[in-house]
Amino acid sequence: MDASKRGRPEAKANGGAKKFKPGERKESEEKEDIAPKVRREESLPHPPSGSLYLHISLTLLLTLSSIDHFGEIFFQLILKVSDHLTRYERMAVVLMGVSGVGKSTIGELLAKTLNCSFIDADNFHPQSNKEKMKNRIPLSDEDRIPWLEVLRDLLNASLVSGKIVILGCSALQKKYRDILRYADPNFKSDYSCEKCVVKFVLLDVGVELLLNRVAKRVAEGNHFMPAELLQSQIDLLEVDVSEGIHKVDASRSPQDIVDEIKALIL
Ligand SMILES: Nc1ncnc2c1ncn2[C@@H]1O[C@H](COP(=O)(O)OP(=O)(O)O)[C@@H](O)[C@H]1O
Ligand SMILES: O=C(O)[C@H](O)[C@@H](O)[C@H](O)[C@H](O)COP(=O)(O)O
Repeated sequence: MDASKRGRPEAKANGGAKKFKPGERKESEEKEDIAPKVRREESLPHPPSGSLYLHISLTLLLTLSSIDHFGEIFFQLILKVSDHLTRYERMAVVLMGVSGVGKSTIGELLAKTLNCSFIDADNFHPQSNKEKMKNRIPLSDEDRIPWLEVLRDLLNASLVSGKIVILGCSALQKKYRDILRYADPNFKSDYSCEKCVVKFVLLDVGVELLLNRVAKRVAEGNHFMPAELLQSQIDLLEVDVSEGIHKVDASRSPQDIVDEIKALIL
């Protein structure tokens, strides 16, 4: 399929969608240039692939099968370890939410913890998008879709090479997240992929704290996003309860947040 078309959202009614405002609990729960930069942490190797573990397991089984039922017990143990380790493979974790929730802060820390790449979606906005935001004009679908398609292709490249990757991206609406979901080679429009490897974690912070964080960041000259645009993002944030998105209280310390995300996704 034409890569530029793949993952374009259909115009869909968002039936059943539930809106979460920042701080609300779930019931059940500048760079001036356009050139994209992907920060990589490649100092440590990734865990070996599942097939290698399977191979080791089978070899051990053959070796130990001659020693009564000890071999069978040991084989089960190896399978459990293999299952745990292979869950680190081929996964894209999208840290989502409105401006200031901590996508960059938490994304960098999480990626460091997992020895994987972190992609900050902000670095992939074309200059025209940044100018709009600087001028207090919210982005439109036409502004966001090509940006999301670039991010989808980056995630896809990581996934097909068997890597884990973290993306910090607002992904405020289901139609935007659906574009990113197509990074998963197994994702189908009817959501039938059995083991979807693009996972979303919604970082949640109350409005007052958010405003403080964003205003401080702008005052320090560290970001193009003005606090005045925050409300437009809060209004747009929509999470369908059926999407199975993890929601995390991101008003805590970065380490606590990272620990919770690790426990949720690994
Ligand atoms: N858990 C946290 N505790 C304290 N300050 C935080 C936390 N997360 C982010 N911040 C601060 O809030 C501001 C916005 O964080 P950032 O990671 O840039 O958010 P986002 O990428 O979602 O816009 C930054 O100044 C950052 O240092
Ligand atoms: O979809 C959008 O309207 C933008 O991508 C927006 O969501 C993003 O928030 C800005 O780029 C600010 O960046 P931070 O979210 O990192 O503050």
